Amino acid sequence: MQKFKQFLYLIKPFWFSSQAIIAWVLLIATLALSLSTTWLNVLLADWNGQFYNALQLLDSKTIINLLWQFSLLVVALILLVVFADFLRKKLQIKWRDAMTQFITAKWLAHNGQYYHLTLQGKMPDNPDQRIAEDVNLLISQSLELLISFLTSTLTFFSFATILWQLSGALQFTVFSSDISIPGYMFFVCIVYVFVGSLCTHFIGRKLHPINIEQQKNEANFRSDLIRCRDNGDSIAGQHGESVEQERLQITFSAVVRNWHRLIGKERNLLFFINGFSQISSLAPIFFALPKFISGAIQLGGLMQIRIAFMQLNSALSWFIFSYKNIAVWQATVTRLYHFMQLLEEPIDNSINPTTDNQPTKLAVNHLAISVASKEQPILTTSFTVKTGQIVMIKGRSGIGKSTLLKCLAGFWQDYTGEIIRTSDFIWLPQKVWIGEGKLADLVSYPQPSIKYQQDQIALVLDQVGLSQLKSDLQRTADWQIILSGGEQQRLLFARLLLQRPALMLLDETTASLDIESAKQLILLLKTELSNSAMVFISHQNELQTLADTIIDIDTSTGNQK
Ligand SMILES: Nc1ncnc2c1ncn2[C@@H]1O[C@H](COP(=O)(O)OP(=O)(O)OP(=O)(O)O)[C@@H](O)[C@H]1O
Repeated sequence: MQKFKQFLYLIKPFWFSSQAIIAWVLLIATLALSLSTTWLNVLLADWNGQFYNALQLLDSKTIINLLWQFSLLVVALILLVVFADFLRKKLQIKWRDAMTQFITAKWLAHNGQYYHLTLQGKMPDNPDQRIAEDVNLLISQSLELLISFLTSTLTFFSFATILWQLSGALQFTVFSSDISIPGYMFFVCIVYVFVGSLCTHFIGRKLHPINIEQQKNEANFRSDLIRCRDNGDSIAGQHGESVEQERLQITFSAVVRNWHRLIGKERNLLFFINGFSQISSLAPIFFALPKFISGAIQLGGLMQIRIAFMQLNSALSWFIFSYKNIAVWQATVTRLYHFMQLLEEPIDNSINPTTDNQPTKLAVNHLAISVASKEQPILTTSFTVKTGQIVMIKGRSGIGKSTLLKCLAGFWQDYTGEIIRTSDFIWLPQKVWIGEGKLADLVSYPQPSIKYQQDQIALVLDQVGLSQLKSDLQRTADWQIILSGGEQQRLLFARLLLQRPALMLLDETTASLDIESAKQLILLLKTELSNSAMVFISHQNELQTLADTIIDIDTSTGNQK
């Protein structure tokens, strides 16, 4: 029941939205076509009865008539099956498209929830897998299970009546009293399947947790491969291939270990399921044989009973044959539900916004920042940054400069004191990432380049010393690899000139540049963005002359000029 609640929570945003009208139509059409096959199966069962009876009587005219009927029934059945499958797949991609968009939007929401969760160590493993694979799996399994469940239910009601009527009453005597069980084959079938379901559950009950583990291990392996691909330069440069191979082997051995557990359980289940389905094809003949031998039913009747029993058996065995799929479905619902819950958790952002156009862009009062690994706060400080001002933060490596900037950007929650900050700010972290795509779009990121005049983009490239790239603006390439470290940092400065944020928080954004270029770029921002303010971290002492305030974290004192 809890799984259904979680499932409803996941599917509600799509199925109860206005864009779901076509999906509802597709769902109803798919169900109608799938359920119609049950009706054709009823006709086929009746056809079987007539055919075998005609065969027993050697009635050639009826046999030829029935063969014509058979061709029509088969053509209709093929059409229904093919179109039901086609419409189901159309629905599948429509639903997946909407759900993927919904989850991606939640994951990459503007409040930076994904990064908050990462920093707090709460981000669940492999969000990429949850979005790419789990969504697909959830949708395909849900449709598969829904359609097979409804078809089975309809088959049950259709063939239960037929089997009841065909099998007649079973009469026997116990302690000299006559007992008659009407529709006894129906009850035989129910007991038969009930015992089968109990055995299936007993054999396969461990599959659910093992499936969850398998999905997690596969995703871990894939993300380790991606990490290797993305950091190829560092690995090759330091000859770390064998370490990485070993790491990959360790991750993959978890996949293999769990796979062995999975196939062991699946083998046991398959033994039972296969045995059960083989026996099921003969069981009805065995149970109905006494009636046939006594002459109460003809060969056609026996065949009809066999078909009705098998259809009823397959309808009632839905649980047995869907057991593995249900286990995968449950694992997927659990993974996606917990992912979505985390994405919807409220963010505790205690930074107070300044009102628009105030001269103070940032005020930090009695700030004390802590990290989990250290008992005492790693730094304490107070300072103010007004329009046009530049604050430089310096201090020895590992003292907490980057954490301070992360805190000012609103992503580090473990602090006391007060931060008042404009909401119009850009934080450039220490690790440079310029993105992927057309160069013009990388300069204007996160806005599309068409939002700006081409001249504007060319001008900022000139200003930051990247004039040689102007002819490449429309070129898509792996710019993160092509551009040098310094060129990438120049590109970040070009972005700031286009974006014109009220406050810039820059973490070693000039570290790859020579001192003269670094000075020029900081001065460029100061003159071009005179209505903005800047806080920058640097180990380059020569930049001190450009700052209005220097915060030396070693002593935690602001050195206002
Ligand atoms: N997510 C985290 N969990 C635990 N400790 C952290 C975390 N982030 C940073 N720290 C610790 O906080 C301290 C300050 O780190 P930070 O990156 O702010 O230093 P820094 O002054 O910017 O260093 P550098 O000049 O080398 O870039 C370090 O000891 C670091 O290990």
